[in-house]
Amino acid sequence: MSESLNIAVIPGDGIGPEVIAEAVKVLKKATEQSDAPLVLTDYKLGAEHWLETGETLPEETLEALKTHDAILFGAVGAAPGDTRIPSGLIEREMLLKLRFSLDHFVNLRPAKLYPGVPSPLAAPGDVDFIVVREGTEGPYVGNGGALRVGTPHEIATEVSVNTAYGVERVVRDAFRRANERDRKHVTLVHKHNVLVYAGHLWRRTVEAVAAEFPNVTHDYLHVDAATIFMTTNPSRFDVIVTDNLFGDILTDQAGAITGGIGLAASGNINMDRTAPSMFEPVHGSAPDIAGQQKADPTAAILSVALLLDHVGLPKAARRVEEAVESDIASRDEMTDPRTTAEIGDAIVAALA
Ligand SMILES: NC(=O)C1=CN([C@@H]2O[C@H](COP(=O)(O)OP(=O)(O)OC[C@H]3O[C@@H](n4cnc5c(N)ncnc54)[C@H](O)[C@@H]3O)[C@@H](O)[C@H]2O)C=CC1
Ligand SMILES: CC(C)CC(=O)C(=O)O
Ligand SMILES: [Mg+2]
Repeated sequence: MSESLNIAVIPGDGIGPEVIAEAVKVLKKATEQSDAPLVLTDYKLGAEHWLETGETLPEETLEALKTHDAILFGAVGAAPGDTRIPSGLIEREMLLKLRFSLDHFVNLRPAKLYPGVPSPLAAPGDVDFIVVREGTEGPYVGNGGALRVGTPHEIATEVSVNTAYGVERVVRDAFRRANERDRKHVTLVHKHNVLVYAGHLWRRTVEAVAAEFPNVTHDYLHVDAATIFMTTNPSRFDVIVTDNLFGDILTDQAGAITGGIGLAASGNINMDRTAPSMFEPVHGSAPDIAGQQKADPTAAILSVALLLDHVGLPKAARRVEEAVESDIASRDEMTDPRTTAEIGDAIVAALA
């Protein structure tokens, strides 16, 4: 870490700026006592920025982002029906470009049922697992195309790319994390009964890496079955490792069973530290509630805890997590009646 803690802040679109305002309050409070002064730099990116400027992620912005210790990100993207913005443009040319360029190969998404959180599960049990989602490959790389567009004979492809290098490094990360946890168990989630080329690569890689970790057990689930167990018996999971697409979908489900997407945090991590990692809530820009102070900022605030851990401030990270935990325990309604800012202020107060 440099002498100061230099954090880039990308609030983005929709509820992004609302939840990031609260996350920033918490970040400031949590680092108040730190030796390294906090320096925040705002970057305007996203769908609204594209409408204003025609820019997605200019090279100079990308280069500037690389100079920071970490990035705090809100969410980007327009409402699905917004015809002013080509669908996928911002997600691919801005968000995924950032994750790929900064080599965020570990997309870490913890799922924890905090005490007091109402859950749709029949028997909630001890839900505390992490999803290690591959972040730079899979079907999200833009390897596809379309022929005879708009005709009855249109053919569209979106080819998933899985490299031995990419799969191995994320699988090894999952085993390392499992090795540090109590239950020491990795579940590979894929669909190797159908997606045989990619699936077999993932399976062989897990077997090979598992041999290096004799204390870690592992099993396998097809992704469709994994969604059942995530609902009926999530306590069976400790560390899930999976590809970019399956991980995206499963972590929305993981959010839903642990109190809602408004609580689900994530880190896009460059484990080699060759570029800054980026921390963001799992959710998107939620156009349906944007601008109404209805969004729960907790996911963004828990993402701050992940950021603090990453930049070498684990004590500050634990304090943020504890403040969130105590705030959550005090909630007695399924839908929190407080505004976004009121929740942020309460968590800052709990930190103090
Ligand atoms: N990392 C990112 O920037 C992501 C961006 N997106 C983009 O966001 C836009 C909306 O996508 P959706 O599929 O609707 O997913 P979404 O996650 O934005 O919203 C899904 C549902 O969850 C609710 N929700 C989300 N965050 C919440 C919060 N903090 N508190 C309370 N409720 C919350 C929303 O109101 C909505 O009903 C799209 O443009 C999409 O591409 C989607 C996912 C991730
Ligand atoms: C919008 C996608 C690129 C990202 C997403 O849904 C996610 O990372 O959860
Ligand atoms: Mg998603």
